[in-house]
Formats: sequence, structure tokens, C-alpha cells
Amino acid sequence: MIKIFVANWKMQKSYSQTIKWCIKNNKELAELSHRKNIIICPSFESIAKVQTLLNKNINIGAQDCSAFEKGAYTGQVSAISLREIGINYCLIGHSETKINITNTDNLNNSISEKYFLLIKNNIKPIICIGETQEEREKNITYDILKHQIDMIINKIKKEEIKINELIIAYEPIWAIGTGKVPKPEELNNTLIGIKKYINSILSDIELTILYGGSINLDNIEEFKNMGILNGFLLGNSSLDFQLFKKIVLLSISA
Ligand SMILES: O=C[C@H](O)COP(=O)(O)O
Repeated sequence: MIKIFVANWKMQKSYSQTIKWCIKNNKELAELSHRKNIIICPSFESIAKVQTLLNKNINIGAQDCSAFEKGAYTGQVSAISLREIGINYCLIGHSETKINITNTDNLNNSISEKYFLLIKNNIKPIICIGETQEEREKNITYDILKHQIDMIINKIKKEEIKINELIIAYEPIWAIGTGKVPKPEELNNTLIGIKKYINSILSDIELTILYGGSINLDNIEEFKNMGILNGFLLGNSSLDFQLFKKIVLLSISA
């Protein structure tokens, strides 16, 4: 059942554009968020201001956080600071944060550090996973996803932190911002694979699965009734409020 819509604004809006958007759309957005969980992820410089401008039932998410608790990490933002300004969710592992990083295993390890720091600060992590076009063509999508999950989940298992909800956003990298989407059957099979694999490691977990990558008004109908799917992570389609609203309403209509 579709219950979550995450709007990831990336670096698409300037500070003033962000503020204007919030002031203009706050009322309608608040009404929408009475029906579904809406999570707005603005860029860092505006996140605290957005938190004060939007209605309290609208969740605010960060687009990333530091893998370190505090210290000499120029340009990074800590989970502690995010908590202090009232952030509820944080994306981690988004493919756009991994561009030009070659040692992906170290990177995945740092994603698990981010995960623990977020949980410690009562912020829900949204873990992004996904394969490249090349990996898809080589037919190794499932292996890649399993590896990405292993690097995070295996570490989670070893820790004593009790978690009861895991949010995974499956975002095929080839689908992000390209207008291409997987066929519904392909997506369904991939999501079933992800779910089975996670359940085989963490059996008593509540798993929330999101899809992200070129969701728009033309293709939302194909995906909205997919039983395994709990929500969408939207980039371009979340920038214009009226478009975003139409997608949310279409997704929850019969
Ligand atoms: O975080 C959002 C995703 O990267 C999807 O972006 P997109 O909807 O622009 O393809």
C-alpha cells in the first residue's frame, strides 16, 4: 500500500525559491499530508528554515548526513544537528552522493555509520540502493543489490541497536532523471527479491519499500497498485507543487 511520498529537491531550488515554495504551498501540502506521509527534503542551507515554515505534520528530511558524530569534517552535517532542528528522516546512500567515489565498499561502510548515527538521534534513515545501466545489462542487478544490502544490514545485525523499521528506496541509477522506468513486472520481481533477501537476514523487521527514478504523471498509474510498494521517492516531479500534488492524489485514488 502506498503511504509515503518523499520529495527530494536535490540542489534544484535556491534558498529564496525554497522559501517561496513553502510559503505558497504550506496550506495545501498540510492538507495532503493528513492523507499520506509527505517528507520534504530541501538542501542543507534551507532545511532549518523550511522546518519553521511548514506545518508540523509535514515531515522534513535531509538529503544526506555525515558518517561521523562530530569533529574536523569540513562541509559535513551531523545527525545530532539534524535532530536538534527537528529533522525526522534522512536519505543515505543516494547514488548522486556517490558520484566519483571509487571505493564503494568503504562508502557502503560509511552508510552503515550514518545509519547508526541517525537511529541514535531518532531520525529515520531511508537507505537508497540501485544498479547502474551497465550492471543491469550484465544481468547482475540482484547481486549488486544484495551486496549493497549486505554492506549495511550485516553490520546492523552485529550491533545491539534495536530497530523495528527499515526503509529501503530502490532507485535504479539508469532511471534517475532519465525518463526511463523499469517495466512494472521487472520492478515487482526486483522488489520481491529485495524483500525476500532482507527478510532472510532480519525476519522480524517492518520493511518499507520505496521506488525512485523518473516517476511522473504519465507512468504513476503503472506503479500505484503494486502491492509490495509502500511509496515513492520523487526528484523532478516534486519540484512543482501542483504536479507533486496530482501525483500524490493519483497514487492514492482507486
Ligand atoms: O531522489 C530522487 C530520485 O533520484 C529520483 O529522481 P527523479 O524523479 O528526478 O528521476
